[in-house]
Amino acid sequence: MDKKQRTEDLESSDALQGPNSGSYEIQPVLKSRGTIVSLSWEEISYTVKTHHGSNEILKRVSGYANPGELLVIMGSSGSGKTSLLSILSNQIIPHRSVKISGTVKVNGDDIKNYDYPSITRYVMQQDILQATMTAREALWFAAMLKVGSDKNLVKSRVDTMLHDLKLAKVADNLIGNEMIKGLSGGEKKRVNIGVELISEPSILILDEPTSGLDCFTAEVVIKLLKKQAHKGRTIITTVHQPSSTMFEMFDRLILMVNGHFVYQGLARNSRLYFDNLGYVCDEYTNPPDHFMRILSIVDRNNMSDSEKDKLENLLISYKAQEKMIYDETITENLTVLNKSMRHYVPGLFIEMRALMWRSYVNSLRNPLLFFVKLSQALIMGFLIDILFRDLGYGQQQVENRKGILYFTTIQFIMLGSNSNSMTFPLERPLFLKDYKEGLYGTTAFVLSKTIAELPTQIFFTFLYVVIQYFAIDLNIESAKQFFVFLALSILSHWTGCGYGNFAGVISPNVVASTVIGPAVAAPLMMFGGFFSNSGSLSNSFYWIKYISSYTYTFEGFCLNEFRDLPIDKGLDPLGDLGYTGEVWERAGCMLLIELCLTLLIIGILKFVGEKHKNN
Ligand SMILES: Nc1ncnc2c1ncn2[C@@H]1O[C@H](COP(=O)(O)OP(=O)(O)OP(=O)(O)O)[C@@H](O)[C@H]1O
Repeated sequence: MDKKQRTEDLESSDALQGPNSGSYEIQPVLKSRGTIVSLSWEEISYTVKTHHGSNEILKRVSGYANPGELLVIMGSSGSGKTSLLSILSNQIIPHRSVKISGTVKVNGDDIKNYDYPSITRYVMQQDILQATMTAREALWFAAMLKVGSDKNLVKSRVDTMLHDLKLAKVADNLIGNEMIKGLSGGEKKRVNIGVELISEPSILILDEPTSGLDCFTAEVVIKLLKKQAHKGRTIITTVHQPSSTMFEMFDRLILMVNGHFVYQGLARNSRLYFDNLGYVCDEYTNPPDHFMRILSIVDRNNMSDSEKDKLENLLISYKAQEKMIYDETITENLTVLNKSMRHYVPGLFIEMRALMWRSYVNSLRNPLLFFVKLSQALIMGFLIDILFRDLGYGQQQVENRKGILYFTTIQFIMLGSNSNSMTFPLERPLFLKDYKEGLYGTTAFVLSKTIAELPTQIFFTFLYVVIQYFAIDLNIESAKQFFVFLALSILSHWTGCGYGNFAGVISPNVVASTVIGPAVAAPLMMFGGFFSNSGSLSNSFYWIKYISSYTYTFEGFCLNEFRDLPIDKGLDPLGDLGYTGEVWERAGCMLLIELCLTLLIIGILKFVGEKHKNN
C-alpha cells in the first residue's frame, strides 16, 4: 500500500477516531479573575550545529495549550521535550550555532509583541534553592523581586502561595540539602514551583516537575498543577513515567518521538487512538508505559528498519488527523492583553536589599563559618604574640618588625582570597538560575555581596589587629599609628576578598577554585616587595607589583611603622626598602584595585550569565 493510499484510508476510517473526537468535555472552571490566555506554536524547527554537523532537534512541530487545561508532553529520551519547552518559554536565544524558525503565539499574536516574562514563567527541572532559607523566606525573596515593594502585597502573595501549594505546615522549615536536614523532595519541588507562580503568570511551563519523586508525591504535584490550571492558567509540563492515577489527571497530551509529534489531543482518547493504530494496550498495562514502549527508539542517529517503519506509520497517522487537532482551541473569552504591559523590574536598590537580606539569613544560619573564623583569629593572634612579643628597636628587631608586617599582610590578604575563591563557585548554580530568570543583575549581585560581607570582614580584622598590635608592641607613639594600621588591615583584607571573588568567578566549580585561587594569589604575593625588592624584579613581570595589594599594604604598614619609631641611630629601614611618599597614597591604590576588581567581576559574571542563558 502506498503512503498516499494509507493516508486516505486513515482519514476516512471510522475506526480511527481523532484525538479530540467525541464530546470535548474539558470545561475547566475558570475561577481566575486574572488574565486568561492561550498559547500556540506553528512550525517550530530547532537546529543546533555540533562538531558532527547539524542536528535538527525539533522538526516543524505545531500545537497549542488552552487556558484552564493541564497539557502534558511525554516522549522518548532525547525526543526534544526540554528543547520545545525552552522555546515556548522564550529561553533559547538564536545565535551562530542555534537556528530556530516558526512562531510562538499568545492569543494568536506573536510573543515578540509582548513582554513575555509578564505572561509566562518557566520552572526548571532542578530545584536550585538556597538551602539555608525556609520555604516562606524563599517565596518572600522571589516576591520581593517579582511582585513589588509593597510589603502587604508581598505578604499576601506569599501566604496565598503557601496555602495553594499546601506548604503552610512546613513554611518555616529550612529548605535544606545533603548537609542540612530540610524539606522533602516533593516540598522542595512545590517551593520551586511557588517561586515562579508568585508573580501570578497566565502561562506556567514546567520541565519534569515530578522527576525524582515517588509516585504519591508526584501525584500531589500534578494535582496542584491541575488546580492551578482550573484557576484559569495555561499549564504545560513534561512528565516521565506517570502512574495511571496521574495520567487520569492530564487534560491534553502531546507525545513526541525524535523531534516529531505523533499524538496531540485529549489524554483520555490517547489509548483508543493507539489501539486503533494496532498498538493495543491491554487492561493490565498503564497507558503511559505502553506509549513509552511504542515511542522507544534505541539510537536516534542509527534507527533500525523496524523503528523507521514504526515512526513513519505514526507520522502518517498523525498527519492524517492533524486538522482535527485544532478544532478545540479555545479562542473565546480570552483576555485582551495590553501590549504595553511590563513585568515588575525592581531597581538596583531593591535588588541589593533583597540580596543582602538573603546573604544575612545565610550567614545567620551558618554559625559554623563564624566560629571557624573566630577561632582562626584567636589562634593566629596568640601564635604571633608568642613569636614576636615585645619587639625592640635594634637592627635585629627592625628586621623582625618587617617580617611581622609582611606576615600580617599575607595573612589578611590570603585569608580573604582563600575563603572567597570558594564562595562564588558554591553560589554559582543559584546565581545562574536567578540570572537566567532575570531576577537581578550582576551589579546588584556583586555590590550586595561586597557590602554584606563587609561587617564580618571588619569585625575579624579588628579582632586580629587588637590581639596583635599591642601584644607585640608595634608602633604606639600615637593613637594615629594604631588606627592607620587598622584601616590598612581592613583594606588589605577587603582586596584579598576581591582577589578571591575574581578567582571564584573564573573557576567553573569548587574543585577548580581550590587551584585557581592560590594560582591568582601566589604571583601577587611574590611580587609584593618583600621576597624580592623592586630593583631585582624582572622587567616582564614588573607590572604585577602594581596590581598587587601586597605591595601597597606592606609599604603602607612600613611607612606607618617606621616613620616615627625611635629605632637605633644609623638604621633606615624605609631608605633600605626604597619606600617614600604617604600612607594614604597606598590606601588609595588599594581602593582602586578593589574598584577595578569589582568592575572586572561584574563584567565576567555578565559574560558567564549571558552564556548560560543560551545553554
Ligand atoms: N544546545 C544543544 N546542543 C547540542 N545538542 C542539543 C542541544 N540541546 C539539545 N540537544 C540535543 O537534542 C536532543 C533533545 O534534547 P532535549 O533535552 O530537548 O530532549 P528531552 O526529550 O527533553 O530528553 P530527556 O527526556 O532525556 O530530558 C538531545 O539529543 C540533546 O542532546
